[in-house]
Formats: sequence, C-alpha cells, structure tokens
Amino acid sequence: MATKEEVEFLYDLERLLVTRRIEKPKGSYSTKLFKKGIDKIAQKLGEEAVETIIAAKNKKDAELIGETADLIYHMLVLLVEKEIPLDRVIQEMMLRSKK
Ligand SMILES: N=c1c2ncn([C@@H]3O[C@H](COP(=O)(O)OP(=O)(O)OP(=O)(O)O)[C@@H](O)[C@H]3O)c2ncn1[C@@H]1O[C@H](COP(=O)(O)O)[C@@H](O)[C@H]1O
Repeated sequence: MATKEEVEFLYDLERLLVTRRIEKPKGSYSTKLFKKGIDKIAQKLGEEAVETIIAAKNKKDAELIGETADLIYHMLVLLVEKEIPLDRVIQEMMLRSKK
C-alpha cells in the first residue's frame, strides 16, 4: 500500500517541473530539456522507452525500476512542456476504468 507521500509525489514533481519551465534555474537537468524544446524532450522519452523495454527483457528488476523512473520523469516533462496537467491524463484513465 502506497503512503500519502508516495501517492502525491508525482503531483509534487509536476509542480516543481512547472516552476523549472518558468524560472529555468541554472544547473537543472529539466531546465536543459525545456530550453531545448519539444523535439529533444520527445527524443529523450523515446530513448527512455527503449531502455525500459530492454531492461524488461533482461529481467533485472532493479534496472527496470530505474529505467521506468526515467521514463515517467521524461513523460512528465513532456506533459508540462505541452501544458497538459497530469490530472487530465488521470481523468482519461478513470473514464476507461471498468470499476
Ligand atoms: N526524476 C528525475 C530524473 N530522472 C532522470 N533524470 C535525469 O535524466 C537524465 C537521463 O540520463 P541520460 O544519460 O539519458 O541523459 P544525459 O546524458 O544526462 O543527458 P542528454 O544529453 O542525453 O539529454 C539524467 O541526467 C538524470 O539525472 C532526472 N532528473 C530530474 N528528476 C527529478 O526532477 C527534479 C528536478 O530536477 P532538476 O531539474 O535537475 O533540478 C529532481 O528533484 C528529480 O525529482
């Protein structure tokens, strides 16, 4: 069972990334991505997806967890760049839920 902190973490990270996109502080990896724009962000998301698939096939759990974390982070950066709130995606998934 996830803790409240774990459940809210992605929303906290989303808020931080929105701030990074506006303020663009030096030394931030997210700033680097936002400055390069959608093509670079989409390219990184694709790379991370491929690395996740490779990790899944190699059946190394720790590696797969790490690559999935990279993938989700880059997905969030993409959504923030496109100004699509994470809520919108969650709502779409809830509409599909048969529960
Ligand atoms: N979750 C992440 C996260 N996951 C992965 N990464 C970065 O994603 C990069 C992926 O590694 P790669 O080797 O593919 O890329 P690279 O060679 O570093 O860079 P490229 O030139 O290929 O773009 C690494 O630099 C990781 O540090 C992340 N960077 C930041 N976060 C979160 O974002 C928050 C804000 O980070 P900053 O914007 O850096 O302050 C942090 O507190 C974290 O919570």
